[in-house]
Amino acid sequence: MGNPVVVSDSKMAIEWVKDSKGIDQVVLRNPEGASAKVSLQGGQVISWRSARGDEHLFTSSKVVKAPKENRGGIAICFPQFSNCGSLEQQGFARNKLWIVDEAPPPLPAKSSDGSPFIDLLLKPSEEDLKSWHPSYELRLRVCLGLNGNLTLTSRVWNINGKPFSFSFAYHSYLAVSDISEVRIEGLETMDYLDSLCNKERFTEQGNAITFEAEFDRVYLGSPNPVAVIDHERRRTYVIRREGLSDVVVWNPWDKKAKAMPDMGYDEYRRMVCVGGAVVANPITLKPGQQWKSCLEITAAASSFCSEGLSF
Ligand SMILES: O=P(O)(O)OC[C@H]1O[C@@H](O)[C@H](O)[C@@H](O)[C@@H]1O
Repeated sequence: MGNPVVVSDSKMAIEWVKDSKGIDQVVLRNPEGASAKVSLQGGQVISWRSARGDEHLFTSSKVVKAPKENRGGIAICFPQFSNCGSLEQQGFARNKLWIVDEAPPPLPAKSSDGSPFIDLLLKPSEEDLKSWHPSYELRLRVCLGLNGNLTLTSRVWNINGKPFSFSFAYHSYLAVSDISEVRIEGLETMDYLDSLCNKERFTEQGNAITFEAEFDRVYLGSPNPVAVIDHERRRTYVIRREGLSDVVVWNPWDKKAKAMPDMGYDEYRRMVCVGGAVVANPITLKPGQQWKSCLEITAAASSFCSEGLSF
């Protein structure tokens, strides 16, 4: 790590550090002591800690070569989700070096309450323009709320190009005690596409989701907040979404995890990917148009069920 340059004022704390390859990372700290770390590599949130220092995001212990390095955090999947298209798996945004957005177009006042935040920007390189021609700008604001909540706001612009379509997903690796102890509420009765059955469409039956095998689904058009309840750790993550109609849920389970070069032994047990997405109905932007989405994750200290949530 390089010597951090600390930029702060009375309300905001932002610290710049470098990873082992010299890539910039920014650490956001709120006055309570919660923190979030964001890398310019992939625009990826790589850590989110409570004021007590509990890490909410899973990161694998196995390091592989760049650009992805460790599996985990919150990866931005754009302009493609998974293998649903001709581009590289999950799109190229997570493999690119983003830049700091010095002068982003303003966002509504919600994120101007003194909470620390960082604005990042991804624009097409010459290479991108050859393989995926639209002229786009993808902006990401990562904000650590005064209450410790993590909010990611993404905006995509079509800047003077032809119309283009894209999918989008936040691949959020939530840290859990043991996947077998986890249940997800808020997706009951929703339709989903099951990637383990050729993306066939099914309807979730009445119960909360639990895990006992590989799981790879996109829940469609869910209007609800989603709660990821970890009984053993007595923690509940509540995920709220705007502009993200779908919810991706993934755990590779043992066999697939063993085949992944960037997943340590049994580490699949300590993670579940749950994130807002737009997959079933990709977004189309005409020249000059903009799309915006927002994902907010709250980590509550005790386990509770859907009666405690305003669904
Ligand atoms: O290994 P990756 O590219 O990060 O993707 C992991 C998984 O992510 C899930 O969201 C996809 O539905 C899976 O198909 C994919 O295997």
